[in-house]
Amino acid sequence: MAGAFQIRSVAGVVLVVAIFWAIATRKKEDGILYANEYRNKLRTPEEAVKVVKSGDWVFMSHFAMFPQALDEALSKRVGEVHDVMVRSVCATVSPKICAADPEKKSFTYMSGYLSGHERKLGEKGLCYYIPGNYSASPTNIRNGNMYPPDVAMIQTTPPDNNGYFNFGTSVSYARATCEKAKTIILEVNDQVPWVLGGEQESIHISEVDYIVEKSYPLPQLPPTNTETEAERAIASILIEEIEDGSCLQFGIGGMPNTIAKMIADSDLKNLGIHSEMATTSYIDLILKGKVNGSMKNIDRYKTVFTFAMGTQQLYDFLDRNPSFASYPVDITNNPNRIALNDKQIAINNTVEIDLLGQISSESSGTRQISGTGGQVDFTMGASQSKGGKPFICMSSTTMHGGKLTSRIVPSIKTFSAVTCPRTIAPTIVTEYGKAQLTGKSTFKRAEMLIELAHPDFREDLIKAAQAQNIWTRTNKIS
Ligand SMILES: CC(=O)SCCNC(=O)CCNC(=O)[C@H](O)C(C)(C)COP(=O)(O)OP(=O)(O)OC[C@H]1O[C@@H](n2cnc3c(N)ncnc32)[C@H](O)[C@@H]1OP(=O)(O)O
Ligand SMILES: CCCC(=O)O
Repeated sequence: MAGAFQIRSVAGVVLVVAIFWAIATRKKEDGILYANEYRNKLRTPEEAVKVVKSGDWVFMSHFAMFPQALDEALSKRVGEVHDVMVRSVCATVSPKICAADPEKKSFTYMSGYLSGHERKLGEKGLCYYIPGNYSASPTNIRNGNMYPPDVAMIQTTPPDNNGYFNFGTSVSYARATCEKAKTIILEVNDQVPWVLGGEQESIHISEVDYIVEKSYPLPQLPPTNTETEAERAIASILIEEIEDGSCLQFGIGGMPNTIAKMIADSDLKNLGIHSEMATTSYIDLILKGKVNGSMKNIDRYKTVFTFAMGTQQLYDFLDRNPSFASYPVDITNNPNRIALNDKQIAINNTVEIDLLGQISSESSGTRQISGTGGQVDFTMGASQSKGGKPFICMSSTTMHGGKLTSRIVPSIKTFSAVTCPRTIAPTIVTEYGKAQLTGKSTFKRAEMLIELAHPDFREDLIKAAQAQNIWTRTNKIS
């Protein structure tokens, strides 16, 4: 009996060792396999961009992940190719293809959301805007409603042992783009953080055609230090609207940093984040224990986002940090999904609003400033969340051409885009207060908005509202 037991034990041990050995050798062989595949696909940037032909559509990855080496290599092909359409999103460096080709003989450049660099190029006719709601972009690509790229140029981390490259700080619609691209070139940068994802945050080496390597720090977007009185007043109004357990989204611009700082110093607790953008201001909120995601209905304990832009501190903080989950933008920005978290707060900025509640957040006349991005997505999503509150914020005035100008206007400028139509206008906040426009008549909207305007402009706005037939004798201005 004892002998049989011993034989069975030895057999068991041998089996366990054999299984471990098989797994270990398979991993080692996979490693070698991927190393060979990596070497076979490795090119210089100049070699890789030779795949671009006249008439091609090229996609360059989003935000801080703009592929700088491939852009530089492609810019050297000016004159060699013609009618190449290059598309990116909010490039955090000025694309070299534009500087190299001011007459657009070879390249026409366009962006889904203009960065400061792209805004300047736009003024010179060297960058065009592609209108759209951010949430729709992956579906538009997959359905063929956006030009499928002939060549996708995507910056990533180096691969892991399983042969996966991570999309780093811009998951966005990198995966949808790669699915449709005829050729995929990865620009591998060992300074890109590995960002843990809910899904579609990585790509396998077997799906990739060429790899180029370049090491450089990601461009940084430091928080603005020019906090204004108006921003502080608006943040004080907003913080009263946030409760323990609220789920936050902050948009882009100066305002969100001010409110984030105020939350970090408040007594609020058990907050969550479900946002489009991750910024440096999240670090404090998480480290100070304000944000833990414990009250979220989906992605509990995770800070959810689709792209990150901030300081090096943010990029280091994101690296393999399990409290974050990046998702493609059709998931983060899907209004129905945003609404699944209760008490979703959406805080976004605007440029101008008219007396009907039409919100113009991305352009001024013919000047494209930025883009629609996720403003409509989050305004709608938060409005559908149980206890949710969407806000659109702005200082009541701005200096324009050396002159104090009201942001609350009788009608938005000719050619300015309406980002949020009046049908979804939510609560508007200026330093003079807040106005919940949902469900209000035209005359009530006009009254409420005029109360948020700078006092110097109120009389003229009332006259304009009368001329526009959106004023009644019952209207009052305190
Ligand atoms: C990527 C994303 O989608 S994030 C999610 C939310 N998305 C959005 O809300 C998209 C729309 N919103 C935005 O683009 C931004 O929040 C903005 C433009 C409204 C505000 O952003 P900020 O960075 O705070 O704007 P800022 O005050 O620096 O102005 C940016 C430019 O717009 C110009 N501008 C701002 N207001 C006006 C105005 N009333 N008239 C004319 N120009 C104006 C400024 O002059 C500046 O131009 P410059 O580059 O020549 O200096
Ligand atoms: C913010 C990006 C918008 C787009 O390209 O869809």
